[in-house]
Amino acid sequence: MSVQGLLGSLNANDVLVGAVASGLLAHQIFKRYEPDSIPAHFALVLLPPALFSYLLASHVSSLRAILAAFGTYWSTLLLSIVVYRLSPWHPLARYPGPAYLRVSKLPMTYIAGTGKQHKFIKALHEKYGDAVRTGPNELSIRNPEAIPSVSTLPKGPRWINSKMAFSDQNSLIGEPDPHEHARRRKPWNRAFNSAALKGYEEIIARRLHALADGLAAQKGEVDLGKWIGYFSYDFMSDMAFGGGSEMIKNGDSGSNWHILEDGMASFHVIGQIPWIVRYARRVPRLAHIIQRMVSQGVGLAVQRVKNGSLSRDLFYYLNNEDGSEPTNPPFGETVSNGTLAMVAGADTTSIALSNLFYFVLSDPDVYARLRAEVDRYFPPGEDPLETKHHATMPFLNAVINETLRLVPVVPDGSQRRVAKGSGGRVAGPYYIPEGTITYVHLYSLHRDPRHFSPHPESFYPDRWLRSSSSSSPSPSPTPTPTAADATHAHNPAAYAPFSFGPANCVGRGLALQEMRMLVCLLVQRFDMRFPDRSVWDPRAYEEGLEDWFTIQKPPLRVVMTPRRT
Ligand code: HEM
Repeated sequence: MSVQGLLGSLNANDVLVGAVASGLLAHQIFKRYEPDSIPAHFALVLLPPALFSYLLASHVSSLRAILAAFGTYWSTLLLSIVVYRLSPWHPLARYPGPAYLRVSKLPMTYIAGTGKQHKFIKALHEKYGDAVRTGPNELSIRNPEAIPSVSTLPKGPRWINSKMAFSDQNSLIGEPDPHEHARRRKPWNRAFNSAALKGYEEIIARRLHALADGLAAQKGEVDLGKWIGYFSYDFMSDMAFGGGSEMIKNGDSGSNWHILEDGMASFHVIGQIPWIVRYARRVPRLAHIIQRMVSQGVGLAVQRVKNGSLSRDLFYYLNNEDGSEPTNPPFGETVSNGTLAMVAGADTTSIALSNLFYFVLSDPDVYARLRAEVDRYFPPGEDPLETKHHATMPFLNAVINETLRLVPVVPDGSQRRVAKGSGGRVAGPYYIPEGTITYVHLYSLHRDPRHFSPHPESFYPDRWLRSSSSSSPSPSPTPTPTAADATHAHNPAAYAPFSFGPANCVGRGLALQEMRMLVCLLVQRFDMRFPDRSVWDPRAYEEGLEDWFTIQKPPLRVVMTPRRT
């Protein structure tokens, strides 16, 4: 019998059984191959029920045929997915987590859109333990023993989004192939070795002096976070493109911070369901956000390549102007590197610094001790930007560490995935099946009282002094042992604000250098305080911190008065 004859002989029940069988088959295909292209989605989601509608139409009216075929096919597909994800056969079945997250990532998209995902996941860990299923194929971990193993896994699928922002190039940060990642990381490593860092001091100092002068000219209250943002954007433009931004002088007239923050927010929300990226790119508003970011990077990179190397900035290394590689990188890679530097370097450091001043100014004792240390190392006439003391100033570094512990700028750490076909991965006490997306949730880990006590939820820089193995003498008095010491815990292995492993933050040294220089300069030059409580309650700042992949901050209102020397 011909195919046409066979199809013609089917009755309505046969067709519906076929729709059920196809729905089950489509689930198996989705599970096994995870197709993320639009044609594949079309072929698996729309084509089969359309065909079954056509076959049914010879038995019932067209409308009923469409409703019955689509209804049967889609409900079978959905039911099969839901039952499997909740079933004991699912590879992650042994891990606890709320049922709605085991079924779908859609609720997490909603939660991400509230800006409170960091608190939500922390609450999940408090309820369910150190390994929680936060999606059908996703595991959040709050156990430092898992870090060494997780850190060597390839990047997870959320990074596919970074392709959007980087002219369809995988950027270093989104490169899923470990070998290609290692190749692309080489110039970045050269750009951040200690000799190169030394060379950047002058660029940082120039921008910091401009910042301090700009703040002094404001005569009174400023949004300190915003001004630090201006500094970090101008500085990273210098580093990545040899200039091109003058925010300290002109303010954010080009809305560059909005471009960055919008880009980060869409990355965060869409990144919950990476295959949606293909569709999101077609949404005009989102496409516009990404396009703005890309053209900004392209414009600056074109200018910088044309100008050649004026100084040994970051671009000098990334564009192989130091001649270390036999060939120069393609232009697209250069643009993606420059844009990555802006995204990864400007936002992160300015958030950390803004948070630092919030915590320091909230506690008069901490502020007084920091100021005393800065004055001791840099008495009047000494240059606070002289870096030779910075790394060994105990209280300064304790304050920086504590800021990054309490509010890690990237609360999720960094998403990784156990490669399919790898046989899975053992990470500390866990076996993570292949195909699983996983991450160590830094916000939860950093506040875990088993690793940081006492006061895991408070700003308590002394924990870093008590536990310091530094041989440099501590000018701050070691706190007298109290009853709280019975619960003392300090586990450096549970502290990873710059992530970990071969793809950790390559800019860590630069970030710390910038932070130390900026804090020493502002503390030496200004008296700082919050406005009167009747005008502004500073707690609004901490309450307003939100998780949009990086932490985003509300205004930080500070009255700045030049210090009398
Ligand atoms: C306080 C400031 C900063 C924090 C907390 C921070 C944190 C992070 C984190 C958590 C990652 C993800 C690493 C991973 O995927 O495992 C990262 C990656 C990265 N960061 Fe930073 N960062 C900071 C400043 C900077 C600066 C100043 C730069 C300079 C350009 C920079 C450049 C990068 C780059 C290029 C990557 C990708 C590294 C790779 O994939 O190999 N970061 N950072």
